[in-house]
Amino acid sequence: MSIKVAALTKVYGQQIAVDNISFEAGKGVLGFLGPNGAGKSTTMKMLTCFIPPTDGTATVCGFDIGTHPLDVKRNIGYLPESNPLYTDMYVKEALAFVAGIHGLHQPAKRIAEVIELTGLGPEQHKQINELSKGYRQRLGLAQAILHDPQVLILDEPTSGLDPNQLIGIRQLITELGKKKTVVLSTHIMQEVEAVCNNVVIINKGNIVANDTLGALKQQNNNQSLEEIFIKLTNQ
Ligand SMILES: Nc1ncnc2c1ncn2[C@@H]1O[C@H](COP(=O)(O)OP(=O)(O)OP(=O)(O)O)[C@@H](O)[C@H]1O
Repeated sequence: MSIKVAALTKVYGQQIAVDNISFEAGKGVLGFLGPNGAGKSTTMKMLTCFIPPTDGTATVCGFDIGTHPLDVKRNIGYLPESNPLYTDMYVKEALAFVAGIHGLHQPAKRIAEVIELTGLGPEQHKQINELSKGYRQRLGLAQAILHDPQVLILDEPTSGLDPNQLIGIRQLITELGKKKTVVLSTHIMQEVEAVCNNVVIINKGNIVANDTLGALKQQNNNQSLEEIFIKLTNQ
């Protein structure tokens, strides 16, 4: 398993954002679901070493987030919810900058590959502030996969995209999941049904479901994922 989470906890002041959660993820796309404020982004920030846990631990590709953060970051690609980009940069310039951070040996070749993979071709000569939201998301994804990490953490990568853009990004995530471990946070249940093999549902910092999509439906009288989500997050 590329990701092993063990009793991970995050407390902000009085707020228990993530409460002693454990789960594992291997190759494929894991849907990481939960209502607003459930603790999804907080978990993702701990897994990517952006914030330290209050308690518990996790390993990514065998590296502990507490003791080996650089190794964790080398093996992880992260698209944060807000997708922060340097909007004054041009697309290729931003990718070259990230390639430099990772010390890639043949950056131009890899940048061209990633532009092709993410469908950024038609927009590759633009400045980031000229890009539509969908293409900004594509650039965020391109930056996340540039160093070819084994694990991808994608926090709501398709929020605000039009249906055409949605299909393109979902196809890309499905493709990535064939070779990599992808943790995908989304509020779109249709998307989970389209791309995820496994599902973890978190509610108020606690895991309330952790199974394959098929098994989860079977245990719930073949209800839709939306119905299951509503049931499990309102008890
Ligand atoms: N920096 C912070 N300081 C204090 N509380 C925080 C901080 N970040 C998050 N929280 C709280 O932790 C809880 C979990 O937040 P988190 O952002 O992880 O939820 P989420 O599941 O990603 O929600 P959403 O679907 O709305 O993005 C919330 O109650 C939130 O208010």
